[in-house]
Amino acid sequence: MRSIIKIMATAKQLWPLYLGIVIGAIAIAVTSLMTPFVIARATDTVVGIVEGRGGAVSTLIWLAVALLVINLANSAISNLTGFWGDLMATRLRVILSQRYFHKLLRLPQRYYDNELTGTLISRLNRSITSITDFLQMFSNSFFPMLITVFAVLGISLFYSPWLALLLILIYPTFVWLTTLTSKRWQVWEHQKNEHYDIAGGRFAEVIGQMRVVKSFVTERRELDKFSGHYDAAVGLTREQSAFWHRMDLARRGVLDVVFFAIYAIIFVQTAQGQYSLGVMVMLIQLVTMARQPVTSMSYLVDTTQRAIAGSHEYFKVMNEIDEPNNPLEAQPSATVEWTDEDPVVAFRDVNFGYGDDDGDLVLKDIDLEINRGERVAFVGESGGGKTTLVNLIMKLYPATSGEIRVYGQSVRDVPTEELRREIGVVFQDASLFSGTIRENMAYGIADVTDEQLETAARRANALGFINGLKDRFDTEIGERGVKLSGGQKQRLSVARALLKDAPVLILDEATSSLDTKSERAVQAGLEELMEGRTTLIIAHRLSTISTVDRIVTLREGRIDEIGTPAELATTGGIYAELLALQGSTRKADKARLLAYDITS
Ligand SMILES: Nc1ncnc2c1ncn2[C@@H]1O[C@H](COP(=O)(O)OP(=O)(O)OP(=O)(O)O)[C@@H](O)[C@H]1O
Repeated sequence: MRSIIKIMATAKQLWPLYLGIVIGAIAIAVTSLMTPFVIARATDTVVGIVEGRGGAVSTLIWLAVALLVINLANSAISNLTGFWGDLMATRLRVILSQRYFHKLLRLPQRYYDNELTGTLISRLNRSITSITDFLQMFSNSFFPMLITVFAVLGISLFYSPWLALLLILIYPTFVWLTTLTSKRWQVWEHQKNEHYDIAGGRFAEVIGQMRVVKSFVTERRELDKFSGHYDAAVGLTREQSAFWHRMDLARRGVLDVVFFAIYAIIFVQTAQGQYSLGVMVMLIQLVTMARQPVTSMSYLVDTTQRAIAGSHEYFKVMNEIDEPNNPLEAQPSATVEWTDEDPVVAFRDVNFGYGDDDGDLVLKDIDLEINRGERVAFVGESGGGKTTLVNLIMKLYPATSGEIRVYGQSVRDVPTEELRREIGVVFQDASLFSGTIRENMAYGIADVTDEQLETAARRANALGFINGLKDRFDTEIGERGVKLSGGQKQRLSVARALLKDAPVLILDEATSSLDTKSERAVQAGLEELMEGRTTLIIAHRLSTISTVDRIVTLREGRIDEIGTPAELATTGGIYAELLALQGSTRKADKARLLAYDITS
């Protein structure tokens, strides 16, 4: 419950709505409670007239008018409160979703290594829906319920202490029984949510990689797996719901017995002349009103438990530790004085592992300096740590030990935003977003002119194909750029890096997918991009490696050799081996090249 209060407190700008809803709910309860009194008066008046004991028909008309006014007021307030409730729920959803997204954007890369996109989305939806549902239900039902219960208790105490005693006993007993049931119910709910999360995670992955699914013809298998989780959830619901309803039947049975006693008391005491017929009608109406909160208790407890679980899930994400000085948190004043000194990038005794165990180090004792304007290629077996090495420069992960410096500044101390502004990246898979070519090229850059766009596109060798498109720079490229060819996507991503114009460039070469012509077109763009920049290349082509200033070879996470292509061609190391394998048609040689992710 504390977590729900915490959520309300974090959205305290909504207090006028909270207050309005509570006042509205009270007014609804009061107007509802007035009806039985008016009906009691009307009943007694009717009985008086029928039995010839006096009373005027005009009084009855006025009482009917009073009922009309009360009902109209009740309807008006209900609708107004309902409107406020909708507004509150929507605004709360917006606030919570924005905070969730804000939080996700601040989390370190490591967090995403362990989570599926679809799971994150499904959790967000579930937790926020359960919280807003609860608050809406709570504000609309809880206060009227509380007022009704107290009013009914007070009135029945006035007329009959036995009646009041029975009613007083019912409420705590019912809440206690419902809470007991709810504990077991929660365990099932948790298991169901796990199935939904796994299914949701897979769903998003499958939709995102539909081409793979189609090419491997795994539609049936994916559907079966997905359905399996939902079937499991149905199985769990069967147990959960059967248990809940069995218990509810028992609870209501007890309730029916108690209400049998209450009605019997009212009937007998009226027959004994303790109340007038009007009072009897009023008591029956009030008792019926008192019964309703008890029966809706199941729903109340159920919604509350869901909201508690949802708010725990929400806070679990919100309490994750942020990436150190993430751009969304960094203070704008923290600007860095970049020096002109060499080396531009330096690794000093760097060790790194993705896990907590020292035995799982991916990079070991890395000592390396890269100077201004240098082109350095990283070569090593697939999984040898090349990508990891550049990830550390971008501070996507912190080094386990040792130090990485960029322009003489330790990346640990430099604000992440400042650091990442200095580094341009061209990813192996182009990594575009849905939207237009213009939006993709100008991603992360404010105020790009058409001229700048054209220049970047021309230099990246992309202007030709862009001009051939009907809407040119305003062409929609589809999710992750599916409407473009591999080479076109690569050239766009080169153009994007050109516009970013960062002095340090990380280039993860696209491995295959491109035919010779496209590859040449992309290569020409890359040459333009590398001009005058310090470039670190995760190399996948011998032709690229042979033209760099220095090659760094990695073997089992350690630097094996560093030297110019000419030097390393004769040392008998990895590069020399690759050169020897070049052009060979032997199966074993081809496999060896493949192990290095190298194409000639
Ligand atoms: N996010 C991660 N979490 C845990 N382990 C990882 C993660 N990313 C990579 N690894 C592991 O770290 C090792 C190095 O991976 P890395 O991606 O750096 O290799 P690479 O040399 O770039 O390989 P490739 O040329 O195939 O892309 C691999 O054994 C890999 O399994």
